[in-house]
Amino acid sequence: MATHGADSEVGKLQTVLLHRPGNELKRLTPRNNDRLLFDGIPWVARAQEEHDAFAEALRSRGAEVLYLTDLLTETLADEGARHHAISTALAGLHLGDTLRDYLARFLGEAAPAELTDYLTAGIRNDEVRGGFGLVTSLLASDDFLIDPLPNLLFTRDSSVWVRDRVAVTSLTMPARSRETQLTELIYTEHPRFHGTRKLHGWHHEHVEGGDVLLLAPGVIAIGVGERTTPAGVERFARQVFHADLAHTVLAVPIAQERATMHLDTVCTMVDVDKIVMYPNVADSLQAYAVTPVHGARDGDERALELSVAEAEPFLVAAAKAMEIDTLHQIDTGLDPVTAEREQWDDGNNTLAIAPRVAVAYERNHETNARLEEAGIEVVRIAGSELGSGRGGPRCMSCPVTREPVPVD
Ligand SMILES: NC(=[NH2+])NCCC[C@H](N)C(=O)O
Repeated sequence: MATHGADSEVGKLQTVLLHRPGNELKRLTPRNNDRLLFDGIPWVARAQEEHDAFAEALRSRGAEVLYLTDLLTETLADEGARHHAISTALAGLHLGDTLRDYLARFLGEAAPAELTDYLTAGIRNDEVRGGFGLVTSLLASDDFLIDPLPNLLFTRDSSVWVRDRVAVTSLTMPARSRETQLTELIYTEHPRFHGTRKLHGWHHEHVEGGDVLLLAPGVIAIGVGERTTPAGVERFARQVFHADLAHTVLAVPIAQERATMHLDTVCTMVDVDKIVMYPNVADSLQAYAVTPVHGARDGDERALELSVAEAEPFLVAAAKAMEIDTLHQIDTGLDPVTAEREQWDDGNNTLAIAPRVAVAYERNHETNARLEEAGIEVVRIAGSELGSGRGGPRCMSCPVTREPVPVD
């Protein structure tokens, strides 16, 4: 078994999981894009070009790029995994038994790559031919029998590695909940991940990967807002303490709105002690430090007692937990309107590929210029089409393996 894992946001990126946008994006229409969490209708071929350039930028810096659909297709070569994937995809109560049985037979005959396409791009009612009963007759022709997953692009959210374990997350928005059926299947069944121990899972309280920031080995910040719930953080904290993966979890309340749906939309680490942060929230961001009362415990995880400190300014609480003098905020110094525009376009959503080297969307001129002034090398990528799903380089990547950060 290859060894995987990451214990920081900035260690040199060795292996990363991406999803190249595919047919699922072709399902977006002006009528369903809001529900499917896109702010526009992307030009798919251009989005693919932009994504290929992103992947190439990572490869050219030495990272191995894994594609989610390749892993899924390889996983689906196994009969048991296929069966599991099909039955979970068809568990929705909207189908009824007749249609469910028909779809199970239909999908059961598909080759692995085709099945991957059905599971990610979905199936629309008018694609089922031949009058399969009452449900298909009564549903609208453009109703989805299996929903497409356009947000698979944001691999950050559907799984998170914490040290040598992988957390399968629990996504809040109905449009995304099936994504974790696929990540769970891959991490459970794909030979590459054989034996990997898992955390959390889609049946648990909501936690999304975009909210989880590995500030330093042993210190995890978790945003609580539109996506991750207070109960989600509590569950996650207990698990990481119980497994001895962290000593402090910082629960960080963020505004419950689309512009700040995840903690990584307002701040990301760009060095072991530097964070780029949306200036309009920098002064108000708070954190509750959560620690285990008796250290990691054997026995029942639910019995692990948590201590919750009073809220403190985020940067103060983070520096304390990280045992450093200061967590430096890169002050983008932007006027509030420019800051708001660049935040919306994921200016703060950078992906560090090594200490002081970060991938960022080229469109956020001002934020990128400030990063460079602060000594950060900015690897610029185009994102005019990719950005319509409201996610930047960090959202579009799930680091599977990072080198440990150098200790000085
Ligand atoms: N880690 C992130 N910030 N991910 C962005 C996800 C965007 C996606 N359209 C959603 O609404 O869920």
